[in-house]
Amino acid sequence: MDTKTIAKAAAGLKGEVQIPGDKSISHRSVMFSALGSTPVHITNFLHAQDCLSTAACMKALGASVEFKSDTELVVTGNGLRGLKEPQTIIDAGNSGTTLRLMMGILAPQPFLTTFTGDASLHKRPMGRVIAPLSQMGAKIYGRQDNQKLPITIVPQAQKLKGMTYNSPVASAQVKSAILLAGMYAEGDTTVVEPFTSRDHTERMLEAFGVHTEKNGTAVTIHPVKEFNAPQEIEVPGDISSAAYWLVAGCIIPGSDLLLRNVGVNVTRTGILDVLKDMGADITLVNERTSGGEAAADIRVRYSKLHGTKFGAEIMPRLIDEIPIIAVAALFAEGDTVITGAGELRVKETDRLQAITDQFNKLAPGAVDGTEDGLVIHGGKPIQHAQAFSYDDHRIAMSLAILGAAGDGVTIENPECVNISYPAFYQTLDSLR
Ligand SMILES: O=C(O)C1=C[C@@H](OP(=O)(O)O)[C@@H](O)[C@H](O)C1
Ligand SMILES: C=C(OP(=O)(O)O)C(=O)O
Repeated sequence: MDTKTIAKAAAGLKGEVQIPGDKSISHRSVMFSALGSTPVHITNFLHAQDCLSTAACMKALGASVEFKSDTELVVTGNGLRGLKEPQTIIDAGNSGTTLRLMMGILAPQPFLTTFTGDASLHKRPMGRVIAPLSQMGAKIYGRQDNQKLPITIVPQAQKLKGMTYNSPVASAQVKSAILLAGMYAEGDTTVVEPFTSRDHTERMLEAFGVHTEKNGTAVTIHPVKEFNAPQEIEVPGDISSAAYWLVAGCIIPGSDLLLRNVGVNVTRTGILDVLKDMGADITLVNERTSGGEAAADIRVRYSKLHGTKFGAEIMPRLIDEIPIIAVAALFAEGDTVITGAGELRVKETDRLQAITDQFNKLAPGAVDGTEDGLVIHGGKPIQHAQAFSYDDHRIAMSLAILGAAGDGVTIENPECVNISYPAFYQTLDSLR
């Protein structure tokens, strides 16, 4: 088995980190540009496996995707109705975002598409997108009673019909899939969520001349005739990647980090609210907007944290950050109680189970798993241990920071960081 050992960062982490491009925005930049008819120059694109899966899918559907460097590319589509039937099965790899958003784009198309993905994606629930798209008139078939990969989308005789959908989950992937299908439907399409999820789709659609209307947690889209692609899209840095340094900076004594170019869209900044609530020394500087998205540099310094409590309402604003917030909680004084996090059970792996089983190897008795969350007892002794990533990038990176802050860690299957942050381990080394 492949392993990687991370040593304790005894002297703290110091320096600057250029945060890599946002994964959610990188996916959307390529998908939407492929539906335009003029070239779009995309910069600070996240060159990581998930976003490369999206680029390969759009290429297979007839768009021109030309990389100028790892993080810079030009995408040219053939218009909103110009996608072509792919010659073979499309592979979404490990990426739920790729698969779910693509289903929304492809459900209305007059050709057949079949999707596959890796072992993890085969286990994830796709009925949450297939069911509403089917209600609109799409013909989508999948394994296990239309729930799982492989999935085939068959052309339907009639146009999709717009609808109002009350989503049982706050999920940007579900919301986006329905809104994207809604562009091609007859009549308006509205998605109502229990809590507002990330709004990158709505913001980027605006840059393509497509207006959506927001009313509380409801978003409405009207049928769209054409896409007016912008010439440039600059992707801000990913707060979900910055999260590892935010927490490392807070919990490793002597740390002082400046995180450059972090996307701070309010639908994503739940981690800043939670860490500040725990007593973190975090300051935003150089606040600006870039391509319709808020961005800033963030300074973080070592601080004494205390436990906190949060639940369902804030969950969509920090959903991918729970594993690293759990690491922060291990170093805080007192208990941290997390509820309303059941969605973590259907990510790349069951992240609640992964956190409970693996973190307890380094901090025995510190984590109690509950059905929809975690209770973390801060301040327990931390020891060196070998722990498993479950091939989940966010678990591997969280273990690495836990080891750097504690007494080192040996990570089994460490390479999965390539899904969202290929330079993660090098960056960690450079800050010692
Ligand atoms: O829309 C997106 O880009 C994403 C939405 C979230 O998933 P859900 O929509 O399933 O909550 C998040 O976990 C994922 O990493 C990216
Ligand atoms: C859940 C994630 O991504 P996706 O759903 O796109 O696989 C993630 O990056 O943590």
